[in-house]
Amino acid sequence: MRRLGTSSVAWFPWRCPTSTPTSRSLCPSTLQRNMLFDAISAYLRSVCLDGASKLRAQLRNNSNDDPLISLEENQEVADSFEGARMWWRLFPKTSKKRGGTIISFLPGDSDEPRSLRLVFHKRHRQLVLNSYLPGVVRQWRELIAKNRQRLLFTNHVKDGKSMWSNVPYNPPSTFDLLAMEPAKKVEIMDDLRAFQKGKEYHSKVGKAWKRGYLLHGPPGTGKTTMIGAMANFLDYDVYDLDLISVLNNADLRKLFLDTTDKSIIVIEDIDAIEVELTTNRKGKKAANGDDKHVVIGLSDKNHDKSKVTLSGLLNFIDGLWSACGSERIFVFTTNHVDHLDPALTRRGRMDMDIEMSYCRFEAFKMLAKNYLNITEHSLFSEIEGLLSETNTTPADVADKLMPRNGEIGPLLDEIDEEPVDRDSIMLRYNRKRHADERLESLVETLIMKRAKMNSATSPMEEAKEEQPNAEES
Ligand SMILES: Nc1ncnc2c1ncn2[C@@H]1O[C@H](COP(=O)(O)OP(=O)(O)OP(=O)(O)O)[C@@H](O)[C@H]1O
Repeated sequence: MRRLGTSSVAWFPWRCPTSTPTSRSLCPSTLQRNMLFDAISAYLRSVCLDGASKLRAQLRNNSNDDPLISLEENQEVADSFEGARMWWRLFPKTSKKRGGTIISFLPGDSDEPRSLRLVFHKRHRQLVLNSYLPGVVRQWRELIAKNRQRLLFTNHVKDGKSMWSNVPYNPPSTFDLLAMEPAKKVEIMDDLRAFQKGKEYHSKVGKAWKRGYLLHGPPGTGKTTMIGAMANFLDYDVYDLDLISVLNNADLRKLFLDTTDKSIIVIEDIDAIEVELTTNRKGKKAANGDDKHVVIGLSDKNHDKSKVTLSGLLNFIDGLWSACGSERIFVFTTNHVDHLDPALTRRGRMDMDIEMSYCRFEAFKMLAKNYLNITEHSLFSEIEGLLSETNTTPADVADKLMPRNGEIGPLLDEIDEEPVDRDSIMLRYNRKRHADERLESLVETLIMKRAKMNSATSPMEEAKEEQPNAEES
């Protein structure tokens, strides 16, 4: 990477004639985080170490021991670019309440955000604006691509404002490990691939570059696992949106604008929220006949003031504001697809409907390969029959295949096709014994499950039992 210039701390008594563009961490006119602030901060981080007299250090996350070094507030560093000299200074957050009228675009915001100020001779204005700053941004993008750490964001309310916080996100799930019908899996992967390469296509047809997936199926069929696999496949961040913590539609919009491109925005268990949406919507519709802009209260009793409307949610997905970002994927998950309002799931909002189903034989074979490292076994055909007769989730099957007593050793080591030495023979024996045990236990569970299903009284029979015999009475 080409470095833009050298740096040193410098306090210069003369400053005139100078130009002083300022970059704030928040952009009041757009409500969005000012990316230039982030870009410059990262750039200064890479050049300020040599010269600044005061630095700030913090740990990025638990898995990285290298502290993140940045410029301390009120510190200044000098930089040079193509013969021009310039000085950066980081100004702290300041209160606007020191006098005068406060006009803020951010509700409840009384502070001026942190800002970076650049000072340079005015003859360098074109050089700075046309070459230096674009170069800083370019370096920042390269740096991000190189050191990228995938993040999982979640929203919360702080000081009356909704915001995202994040943690590093390295989900263990991949499409290889996901147990589902192979053809369906390939279809989803192809769809994601096409979406990722679809920039030109979307602009050609005049469509926002986004895609909606509805994941539905019973608990334990892999909906959350699928989201992790998608994030790994695309290398996108994930925003896990908790609608209960969203204060109102404006808040929802602000949260949306704060998401970055190349991200997956997830709303889990949308049916739980949707029940409330639908109930309240119908209730009010009778009164005012307007079912699109009705304020609804979400179910959480602690958040009675939550006011997100169905139209707010729909706007979030495909309204005017949704076009403000690009390369975003929306994922809704539900255990009860039939409970959903058709407005939420109509074509264009949800582009792909993915049913995560009970574990059948194809999915089981993948689990057996992943958990037991086997591709065949004498019990496979019995298991195939039992899985087709019982509705067993992949989570339940996976649980049965998990090693008990921490016996993972035999599963991890590679074994030769034709074991020759004593160790590899023992390893093969242990692995076989472990697989036998786990599969026998699975068969036992499935047989019990089938027996339970067969012995369960059908509703018709139950009704008959409850009805007193007409002749007797
Ligand atoms: N299709 C699958 N492939 C591989 N593993 C699976 C699959 N489904 C479930 N599992 C296993 O079961 C665990 C629970 O699955 P997961 O949380 O993804 O299910 P879910 O459908 O999201 O459930 P819920 O509706 O309760 O949130 C996972 O950690 C994973 O180990």
